[in-house]
Amino acid sequence: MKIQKFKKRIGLIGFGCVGQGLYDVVEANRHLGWEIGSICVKDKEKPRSLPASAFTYDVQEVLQDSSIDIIAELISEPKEALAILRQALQQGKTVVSANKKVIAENLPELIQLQQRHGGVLLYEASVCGSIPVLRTLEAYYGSEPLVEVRGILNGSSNYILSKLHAEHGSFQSALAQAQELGFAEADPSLDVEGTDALHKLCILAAHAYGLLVHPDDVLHFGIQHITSEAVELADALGCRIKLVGSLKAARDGQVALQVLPTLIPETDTLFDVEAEFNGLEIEGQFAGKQFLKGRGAGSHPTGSAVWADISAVVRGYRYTYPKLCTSQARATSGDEQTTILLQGEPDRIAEILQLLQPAIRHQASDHSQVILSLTPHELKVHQTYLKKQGIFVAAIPAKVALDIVPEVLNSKEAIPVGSL
Ligand SMILES: NC(=O)C1=CN([C@@H]2O[C@H](COP(=O)(O)OP(=O)(O)OC[C@H]3O[C@@H](n4cnc5c(N)ncnc54)[C@H](OP(=O)(O)O)[C@@H]3O)[C@@H](O)[C@H]2O)C=CC1
Ligand SMILES: N[C@@H](CC=O)C(=O)O
Repeated sequence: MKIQKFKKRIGLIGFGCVGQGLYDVVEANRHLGWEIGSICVKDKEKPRSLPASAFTYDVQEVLQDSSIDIIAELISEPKEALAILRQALQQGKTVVSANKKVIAENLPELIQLQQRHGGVLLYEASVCGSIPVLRTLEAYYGSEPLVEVRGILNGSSNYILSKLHAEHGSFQSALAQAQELGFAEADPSLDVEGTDALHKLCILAAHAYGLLVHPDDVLHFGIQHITSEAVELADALGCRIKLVGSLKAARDGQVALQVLPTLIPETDTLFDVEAEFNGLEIEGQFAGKQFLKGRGAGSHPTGSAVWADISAVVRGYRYTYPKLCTSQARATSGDEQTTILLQGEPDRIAEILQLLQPAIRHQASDHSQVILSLTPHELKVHQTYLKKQGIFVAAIPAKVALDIVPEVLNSKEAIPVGSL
């Protein structure tokens, strides 16, 4: 077969962790014909790994340069990122992006702009870093109904949780390390409050189920209020706490979505997904379960995913959103009774129990932890209040033997309040 030679130019907007990662990958593959045409950044004073002449500070110099074939939008500021994507797509250009917040919050508009003006937007790097999940869902599962898609979608929070379980150190120092290593968002509250995982879940929902859902409408809790007692309880149960995002087919074409810290037992495939790695289990109605695992954050792994999009789009690849065209999926929080751990200041817990009036399974003697039964819908109704009160919320899956829970809590002088 004859090797096709071409020369193509990338306009790079953003030269931070991911932008530098993409630059390195492109440089390592120069023989394939790609080059970085221009690079736009914001801060004129920042020390750079390239000479000052390589940079522009005016985004229009990239957006309006007709010699640029593909724009890579890799900036940290959502408002500016959305303006870049809008302008590029309105001009019918080809853009790749890693910006999950912007994509999750604006997907219907971004799809419409592609349809109207003929441009293309790919964003594999926005979900699970280096794991090729969106193309897998589109190309392999485009016509198969999915039972469930669940996984660890945020590298920083997984890094922090891994550290807390392994070293029992401080939350803040684990977060500082995740920031140092380039895993965390410019605003790390997106990582620890579960919002980044939520954005990725909403993008997955479009590709896995044909469901367009706004992140504001989805149940989600993060790990910002985790305590050493919660980590110890999970350890005692032979579990690790993981931040799990899940999409599950429910009745009448509904899809249940949630992001919740969850006690994961050793038998679960997610148990061994550690540090900045992400893991995703996809269960097809006919294919059964598949498991994908890889680096979910970091400069080169994410740069490599952006590079994969660039290489694909030049060969004519674009998302076809097969399930958006064929499904009428609707979002729900879910109404299955779920065992939930709540942990926080005893006074706050007492107030919450009065408000929720749940069926309580067990309560620790110091009243700081309680295990109860709630539906995800009930949790969603009270999520703003629970977060405000500084409560750590975690799901305890049915798989975790419920008879172990009282044993462990009893060894801490728990009061079994009632049983269901
Ligand atoms: N870090 C990771 O592992 C991953 C990140 N992502 C996503 O990739 C994107 C980039 O993240 P990351 O590289 O970590 O972020 P960084 O904070 O490391 O870098 C952001 C870059 O954007 C530039 N920038 C910000 N605002 C503007 C603007 N208005 N005009 C031009 N340039 C601007 C910054 O310029 P300057 O250098 O002058 O400050 C910087 O170069 C984000 O959307 C993030 O969510 C996705 C997957 C993984
Ligand atoms: N901050 C994100 C980066 C990748 O998406 C994460 O930690 O997963």
